[in-house]
Amino acid sequence: MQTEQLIQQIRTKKSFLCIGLDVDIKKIPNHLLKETDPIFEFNKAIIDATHHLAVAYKPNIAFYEAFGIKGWEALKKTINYINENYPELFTIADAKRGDIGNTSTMYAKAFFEDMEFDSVTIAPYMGKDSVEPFLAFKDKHTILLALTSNEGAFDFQTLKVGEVPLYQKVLETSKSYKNSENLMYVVGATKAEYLKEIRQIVPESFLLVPGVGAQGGSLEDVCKYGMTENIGLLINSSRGIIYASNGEDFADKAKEKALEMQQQMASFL
Ligand SMILES: O=C(O)c1cc(=O)[nH]c(=O)n1[C@@H]1O[C@H](COP(=O)(O)O)[C@@H](O)[C@H]1O
Repeated sequence: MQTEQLIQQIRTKKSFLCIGLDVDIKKIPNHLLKETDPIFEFNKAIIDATHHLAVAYKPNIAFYEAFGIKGWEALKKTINYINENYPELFTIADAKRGDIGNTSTMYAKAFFEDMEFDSVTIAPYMGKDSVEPFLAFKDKHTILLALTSNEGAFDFQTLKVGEVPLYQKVLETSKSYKNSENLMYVVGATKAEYLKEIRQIVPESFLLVPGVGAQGGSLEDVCKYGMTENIGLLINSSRGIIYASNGEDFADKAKEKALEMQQQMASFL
């Protein structure tokens, strides 16, 4: 998907909500467990109930890998369901990959060609030749971890490398990568106070911002410091939406939570 299509969708829906499909079999409603593929049935119900309020969906691959072949099948069925029924939606494989060049090419093929995701999250630690194989795919997006939402972000990401913190070096250096126009960045909502500086380095890039809701980040602060003329934000919520209820009404309750967030977002547009 081209970035312009994502921006158009955001303007039409007045939403820049990304719903995280971090599906834990222990947390999904009991009545779904009798289905052949409970994870897929859960995702399908959530997507059908919320697709008009969100612009992106982000399955976190760990939650599918943990179930082996069954998990991968549920993931494949979920991405196919979105692509066939709601092709306007932007899809993110939250896989946090990155390796030597030929291995990264295989990861890119897995998520862009076989799974047909629009984007994938990538760790920048191994540098240029680990990231560029993902950037080589036309109309696909590579979402580089810049400043993450967790406490451990302070272990390395904020340490100074020369004059600047490492996360700023990641942002600056990645701009020189081949096909860098296909880059987006992860910045945790819990680090909203860093967004002013981040926007000085990447004024236009889209930022995937997880960490509102369960992790305590503020949607208002993220919008205040991170929004650009073309919005430039995808704000993710996973647990706060998909586990709003674990009863038969789970999809309706997820819709209510998504609507609350969409309405809040609309007030910033
Ligand atoms: O790359 C991510 O999506 C990510 C980066 C980050 O810095 N923090 C973070 O929480 N995430 C992911 O975003 C989701 C957050 O989930 P909730 O806290 O339940 O909304 C999880 O899938 C995390 O793996």
